[in-house]
Amino acid sequence: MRSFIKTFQTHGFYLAVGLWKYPQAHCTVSFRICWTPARNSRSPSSSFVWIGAIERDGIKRLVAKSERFLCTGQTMAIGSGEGTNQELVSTNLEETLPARKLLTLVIIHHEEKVLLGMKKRGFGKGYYNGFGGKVEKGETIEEAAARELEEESGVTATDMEKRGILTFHFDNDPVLWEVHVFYVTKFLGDPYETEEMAPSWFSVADIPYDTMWADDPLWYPLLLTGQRFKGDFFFTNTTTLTSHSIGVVESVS
Ligand SMILES: Nc1nc2c([nH]c(=O)n2[C@H]2C[C@H](O)[C@@H](COP(=O)(O)OP(=O)(O)OP(=O)(O)O)O2)c(=O)[nH]1
Repeated sequence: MRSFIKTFQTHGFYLAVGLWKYPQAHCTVSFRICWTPARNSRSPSSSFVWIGAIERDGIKRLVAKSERFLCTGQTMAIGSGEGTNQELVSTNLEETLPARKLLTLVIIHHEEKVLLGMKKRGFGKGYYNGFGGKVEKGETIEEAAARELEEESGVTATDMEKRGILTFHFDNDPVLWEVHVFYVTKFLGDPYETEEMAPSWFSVADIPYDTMWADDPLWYPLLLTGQRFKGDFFFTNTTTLTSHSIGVVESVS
C-alpha cells in the first residue's frame, strides 16, 4: 500500500487530503476533509465535510459524505450520522473495501486448438475450463498460475502472459473472486488426466461453451484474438449470470 496524507490550517478551518493506493487490489482511495475545530473538550464534535472516493479499474465511486465527526485529542474517528456518539464506520479505509479472493486461470492455445480440462471435483465440477486455482500465501499470482497448471494438467508453460482480470460477484458470497487469466502457446510435456481435471483439445470453432461457465463466451473470443481485457460478472445461485460488463484494456498488470 502507498499512502499520502497532508493537513492544512487556514482561516479557522482545517483541511486534510489523503490518498491511499493499493496496487495489489488495483484500487485508489482518496478523500478530502474540511472541518472547524472543536469548541471545547466537553463538546468534541465539530462540523465537517467529507468527500471520499474509491477508484478501481478506472471506475470512480463516491463512498462517503458526512456532517459530523468525533475529535478527541489527536484521534479522529470517521462517523456516520449526527451527534458525538456516531457509529464508527472505520478509521482504516482499507476495511471499507470488499474482501477479494485471488485465483488464476491458464488457457493453452496451440496450433488452432485450445486445451480444456473437464473439472472432476469441487467448484465448477462438470464444466470444461482452463487450469488454475487459488493463489496461496507466499506465492505470486504468476507462480500460482504455473503451479496450478502443472498440478492439474502435468504441463509446464514457457511463454505465459497475463491477458485478463475477471471479477466475479456472487449474491450468496460477500467476497469478490478475482480471476487472473493467463495465455500460453508454448509448453513442455504432454497433458495428462489428474485428480482434478481430464484434459482434451478442442478446435477454436468447437469450444464447448454449453458445458462451460456462462461468462466464458463473452471473453474467450477476446483472449483468442490477442486482446487484453477486464470484466465484472454478477451471478445468482452461483451459476446464473445476471449481468456483466467487459472491456478491452491496454494493460492488465
Ligand atoms: N472460465 C471460468 N473460470 C472460472 C470462473 N469462475 C472461477 O472461479 N473460475 C476458475 C478460477 C479457478 O481456475 C477455478 C476455481 O478454482 P478452484 O476452486 O478449482 O481452486 P483450487 O484448485 O485451488 O481448489 P481446490 O484444489 O481447493 O479444490 O475456476 C468462470 O466464471 N469462468
